[in-house]
Amino acid sequence: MTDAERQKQAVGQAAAELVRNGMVVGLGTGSTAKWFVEAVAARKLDLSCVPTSVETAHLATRLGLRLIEMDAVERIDITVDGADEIGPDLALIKGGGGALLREKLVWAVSDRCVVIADGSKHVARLGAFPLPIEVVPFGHRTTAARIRDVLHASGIDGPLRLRMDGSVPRVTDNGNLIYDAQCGAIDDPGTLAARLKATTGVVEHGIFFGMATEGLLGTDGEVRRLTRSRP
Ligand SMILES: O=C(CO)[C@H](O)[C@H](O)COP(=O)(O)O
Repeated sequence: MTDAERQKQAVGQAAAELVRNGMVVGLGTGSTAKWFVEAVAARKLDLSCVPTSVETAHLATRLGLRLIEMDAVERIDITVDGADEIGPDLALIKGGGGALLREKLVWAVSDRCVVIADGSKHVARLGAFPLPIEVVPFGHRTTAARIRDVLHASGIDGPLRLRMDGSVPRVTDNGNLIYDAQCGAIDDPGTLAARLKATTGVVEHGIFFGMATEGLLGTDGEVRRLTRSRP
């Protein structure tokens, strides 16, 4: 196992210890969240779980976790999920795995949102990882043109690429498409998030700003707890 994988395992297991019997739990998506799902299933607690993707739903079902519909709950006690970048004040880029929309819907109703990651994901400034933006398929090229304008207005000139699966566009669990924006550096994630959200045709973007309540970061030999300085 690589060092990074060991760190993912450690943070997944540490996060599983935060879960209590009877809780409603949001299950994240990706290779780090997978460690959490496995560790929480191994605890054999009585839980109701809301998965953030079809992939995670399959994994959780295979491991014997009880799934419930998102609309069957008003609040989720705790959600644990990975990230592609963790910046200052727990601002995140998510969606590398394409599950950003369901992830954000689940995070939005969670009392506790715990982001887990190996140490390589911790950055001084967001933006090296391409920012995923989910758009409706109808007229997506015209939406992409509006996204480019928004990025330019934020001083970002990097390429914007339609995510592909080989020769065809990648379709999300929600039937949408994803554009990845090479931002380089995102100086003001809150403003960019608001501008993207207001763009016609954009369903959601991968900036998770002010959403994570805490983080668990893998380092060599220990799990470091990250907190937010602003509420
Ligand atoms: O946001 C995500 C999926 O949409 C993932 O949490 C993110 O891509 C991190 O994945 P991994 O743990 O495999 O590095």
